[in-house]
Amino acid sequence: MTNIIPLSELRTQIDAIDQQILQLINQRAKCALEVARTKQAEGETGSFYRPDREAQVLRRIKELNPGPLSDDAAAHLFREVMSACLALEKPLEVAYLGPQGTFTQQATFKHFGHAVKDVPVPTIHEIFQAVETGHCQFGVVPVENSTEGVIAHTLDRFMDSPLKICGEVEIRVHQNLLGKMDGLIGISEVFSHQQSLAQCRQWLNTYLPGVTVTAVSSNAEAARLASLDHGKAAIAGLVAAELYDLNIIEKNIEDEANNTTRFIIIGAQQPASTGLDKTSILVSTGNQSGALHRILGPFAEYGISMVHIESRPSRQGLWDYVFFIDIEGHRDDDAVAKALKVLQNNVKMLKILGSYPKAVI
Ligand SMILES: O=C(O)C(=O)C[C@]1(C(=O)O)C=C[C@@H](O)C=C1
Repeated sequence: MTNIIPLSELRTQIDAIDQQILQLINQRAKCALEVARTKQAEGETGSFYRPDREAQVLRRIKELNPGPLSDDAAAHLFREVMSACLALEKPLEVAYLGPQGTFTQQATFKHFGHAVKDVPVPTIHEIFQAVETGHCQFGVVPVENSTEGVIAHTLDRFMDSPLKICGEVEIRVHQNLLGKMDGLIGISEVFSHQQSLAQCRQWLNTYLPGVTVTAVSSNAEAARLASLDHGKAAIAGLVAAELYDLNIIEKNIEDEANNTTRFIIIGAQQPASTGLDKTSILVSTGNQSGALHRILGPFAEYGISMVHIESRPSRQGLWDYVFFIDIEGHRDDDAVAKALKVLQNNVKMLKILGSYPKAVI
């Protein structure tokens, strides 16, 4: 039989290790404070947040991780350590699509860690505004969902905003039916954000046929409304259930098993190249033939992978479209810089929305 170590002995070991970890984390925090002093001495006045450096730190942790902790678990721990260190340097205010309990709040914490000051804002337009006016340094907005496609509001807002994309984060979205009731019987109305309703369309048709479905401004708002009326339910995340003290009537009711939403971080900053980046651009060709060929040609020529392309009406003329494109690489990388230069000459308008590190966690 293997030697079983007494619980008390193991706990003594854990206490000693915790003490060492605590000392090391504080040593790291002191270092971060020195970083802040250096940044100040160098005349840095804006945000001390460095998305490129954070991505490098987290990637390195994943590479170094000897286990048995998973690479993701290790990265999440360091995500929080860095978040606390940055809060010591200079607290960060981040606007997100509120109220509390939305998936955008979850995305904010996943990307920035929990030491950030999260500021709930009611609409995507106002998130852009909060960052444009300097009320918050960064904003988090949804940009596309694997089931429902792009969030048009977000893309359209980039047409006239000076803000840049400085990061991305993905959330695996589970939808749940929440309410004060105990089961499906007697539900008279279901509230949710229109995106979430669309993600659960088949489930609603199958299990709640004929029940009134009402779109509201956010899932958290839906949960709040459901908490006021025992006959009404909400579709939202589990955080909202906890926040509004609702029963979980049915879990994971999304129609697609891999329902994922991608969020982007908007701000004035332009992260440096990390070697694993994406660049988002906005292109207008005017209403000309061969437009798509003129756009895609330079990327093919320089061997650059296109990750996503989306067209939207330009709002400047009938059948005039703009293209939102995500490519692999950073605008300062040689091949990307050359391709963008050629593209610039091929099109009516090219706006680089940002180069940023690919999501690490
Ligand atoms: O390296 C920096 O510039 C730091 O401010 C330190 C640090 C860290 O804790 O590692 C903290 C915040 C930044 O966003 C990036 C990294």
